[in-house]
Amino acid sequence: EQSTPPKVFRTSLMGENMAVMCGASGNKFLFSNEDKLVTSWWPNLIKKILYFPSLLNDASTRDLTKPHRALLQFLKQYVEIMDLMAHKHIDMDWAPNKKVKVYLLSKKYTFALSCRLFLKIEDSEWVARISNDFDHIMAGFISLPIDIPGTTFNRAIKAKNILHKELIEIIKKRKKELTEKRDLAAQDLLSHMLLVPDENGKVLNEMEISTYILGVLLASHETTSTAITFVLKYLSEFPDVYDAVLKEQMEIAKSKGPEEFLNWNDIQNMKHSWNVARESMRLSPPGIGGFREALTDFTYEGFTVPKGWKTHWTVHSTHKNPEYFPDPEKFDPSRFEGEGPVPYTFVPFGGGPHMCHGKEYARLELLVFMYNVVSRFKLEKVVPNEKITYNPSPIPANGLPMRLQPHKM
Ligand code: HEM
Repeated sequence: EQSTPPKVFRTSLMGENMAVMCGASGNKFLFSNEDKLVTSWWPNLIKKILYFPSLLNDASTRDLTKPHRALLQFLKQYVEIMDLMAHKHIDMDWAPNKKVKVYLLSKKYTFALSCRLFLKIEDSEWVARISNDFDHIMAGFISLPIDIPGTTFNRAIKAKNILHKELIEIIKKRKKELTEKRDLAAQDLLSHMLLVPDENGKVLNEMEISTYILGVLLASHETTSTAITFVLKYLSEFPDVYDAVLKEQMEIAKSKGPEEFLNWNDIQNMKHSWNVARESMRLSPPGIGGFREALTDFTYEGFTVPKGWKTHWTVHSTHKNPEYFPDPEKFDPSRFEGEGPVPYTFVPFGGGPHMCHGKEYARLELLVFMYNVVSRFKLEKVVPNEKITYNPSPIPANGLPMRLQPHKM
């Protein structure tokens, strides 16, 4: 007999007292009590690596965790650039008939795309060099905070300093260009942050912009590539799932002229593909959950959480719970048809005011990439029962080696 999972339990994580909230009711409680009982909280290790001491504890850091209007403003226009870049990357690195490591190439692609869309940078050498610094930062997030030369943490801090220096240089250069020629049509995040004030009527200063952009580059770095990797993994494992996605994508492909790019409307027609992507994120969520801090003492399910304690919600307490997802290990995209899952049970992007700001961006990125792969290629996984490791995001142990075979015309 299955035991009922606890609704809340106490633990110690990263040196903090932590109340872990479980199930749909735990998620609902945290997501709907934002700024009443709880507020956003990031582990100190992450703050130390991400922020400069002058920005830590500063009220302005709060603004840096708010979604910037500029991030969402150009989503519709991004579809075309995403399509162009996906096509280019696949032709350059992935196909045809090569044995490729999906995990590494997805990371290369998603990072190049972020650099293009957030910073308007296309120089692949710069992107490769910077990507290496990002890997050091990501490693720092799960390291011991010992700041002496040679440690993972120390490398992360150094990488952050290099990145900020590079970003500030780019910001200064872009500022100069924009003063000479106010390019209001510029569609990258950086130009817009420099030109257009945010909701509070404020244009952030260079350091704040650099920190914000570093934040979104990091937030999008491994999450979207992990999502792409696992969608391709499941597509290669389940021929019927692949066939249904192929059918939908071919209808879209057939409606296009030879040089015509995908557009926003095409994305709205990828309903089944999105169900497949969501089922993939249910079973292999790229992010594990999030943290909050108690603003005041409160009681939840008979458990008192004192002010200052941290709380944690996790995707794993609902995504594989048979109460919400019958036969939870089964890959079944039809779960998302009709009404779909019960609210607060499918939470790969979190919920409430701090729900992932990049959710729509990630949806476009995933669907455009699925289109470019599936409408052109069949997928053959090379290693049959590849192990998955967790860091804590899932990673295929061999990097998911695969062959993309062109469809026979
Ligand atoms: C499949 C891809 C992605 C997944 C699964 C994902 C997941 C998440 C999760 C679980 C959170 C924590 C939410 C919470 O604590 O309630 C989060 C926060 C965040 N994500 Fe994403 N994310 C993805 C892609 C992106 C992208 C592409 C961007 C930027 C363009 C982004 C930007 C952010 C930001 C800025 C936050 C902090 C939100 C806040 O604290 O207010 N994410 N994401």
